[in-house]
Amino acid sequence: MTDTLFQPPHAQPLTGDESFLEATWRFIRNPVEGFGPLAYRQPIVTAKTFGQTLHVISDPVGMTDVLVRHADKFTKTAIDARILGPATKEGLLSVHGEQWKRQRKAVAPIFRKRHVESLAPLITDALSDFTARLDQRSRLDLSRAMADLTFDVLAKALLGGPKGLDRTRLKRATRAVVTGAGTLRPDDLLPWPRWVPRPMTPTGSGALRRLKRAADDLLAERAQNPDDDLVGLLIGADTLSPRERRDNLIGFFIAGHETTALTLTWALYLLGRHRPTAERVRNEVRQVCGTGDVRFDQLADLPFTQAIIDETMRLYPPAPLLNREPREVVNVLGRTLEPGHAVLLNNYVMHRTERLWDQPLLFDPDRFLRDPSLKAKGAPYMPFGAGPRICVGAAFATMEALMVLATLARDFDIRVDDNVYPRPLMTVTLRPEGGVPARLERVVE
Ligand code: HEM
Repeated sequence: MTDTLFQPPHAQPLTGDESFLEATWRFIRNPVEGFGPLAYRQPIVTAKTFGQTLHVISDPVGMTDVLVRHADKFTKTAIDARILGPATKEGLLSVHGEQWKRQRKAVAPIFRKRHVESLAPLITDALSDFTARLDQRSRLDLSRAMADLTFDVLAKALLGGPKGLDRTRLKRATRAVVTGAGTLRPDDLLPWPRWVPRPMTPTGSGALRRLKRAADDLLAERAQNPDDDLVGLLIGADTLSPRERRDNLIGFFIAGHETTALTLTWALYLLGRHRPTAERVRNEVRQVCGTGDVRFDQLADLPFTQAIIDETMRLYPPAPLLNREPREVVNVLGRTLEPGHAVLLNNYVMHRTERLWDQPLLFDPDRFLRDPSLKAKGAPYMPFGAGPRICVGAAFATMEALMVLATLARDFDIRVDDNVYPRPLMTVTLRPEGGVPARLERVVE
């Protein structure tokens, strides 16, 4: 089996021979290319850059210490606040302490398993609109198409029906903010003091204004016509201030569609480049779901399709680096982490180091079937983070990714040319540089 496995694009690590300036420049240009052999060989690497102590952790024990065991001794950093701040300053993604606890409790009901399951038919609706459009135009850029699809899913699933919702306006503004505010820029990683604002591009700040207005309009309209979707829930949550409601709504739009879109983009790319695997997925889905809609209750019977999603998020974790800052002195992996130090939790390297994985650079979805413990707590696989701040949308994202991948792989031939080999580029999330041109042609038997 091994000789048929495919090695998809990998961010070229540093060799260790670069000068300090060159290594820093590589890190700033594309953070996932800014780590050398030490980060791949050691659980923790400590360095001093521009006078600031930086700990890079790429090990499940260290990650569990920071995210779970000592979670209350860390905060998210100024870097996160600077990038996301203008868009979601008072939302779950950015707040801390009691404010975070109160907000997490307020939004929890929408992400409960039962409620998430009930949203599956809305994913089916968005998916059938999408595949109907594909029949008219099979050539596409997977990144853009998946971002469109996951946005539509989110709009339907979280915002309910189209009442009072100018979806095109909201989509345009969200995309502009995601590509503007949600893009890492060189100055984000430099240790400026916390109060230095992140200047947005004129396009970004205009889009942010439009997004805030669209979110305010939506909340106002729904206050008159309540429903039991996310907006209804946010309006009904009397523990949230109006600003918190708006920033959470925007936060869900930003966090909730780009990440799932990237998982699907990379997964379809991998299937498009490895036909035997695409055939296996198609056969599995046909056997379990026949030719009808892929239903929520069938998803547990699609282990190979699930393994594609798992292996995709191992190779291309949509959130490749998480940031933390100690609030007090903490010992992690034998190092002393202190307030003022920066801590980078390196999912990208942890998911790809030979120290923890067998043949880590190969696309081998079966590894998750051979060894289910790879997804257990404490395993070197944390695409959704861990501990109290673990992704609140993980169950929703997994359901959506599985339904979309199963449907598209069963009903379409995914064709990606051999010379399409996109570099993984970190811009907060891990995107394929230049997109992924592909053809999706309906399978005719
Ligand atoms: C494949 C898709 C997704 C991935 C890989 C992903 C990844 C993550 C990760 C790693 C974190 C933790 C960040 C940290 O600890 O610093 C996180 C948090 C979060 N995610 Fe996701 N996410 C995905 C989809 C979603 C969706 C669909 C939603 C909402 C609809 C969402 C909303 C959030 C929110 C609100 C937080 C902050 C939670 C908190 O701090 O309590 N995510 N996500």
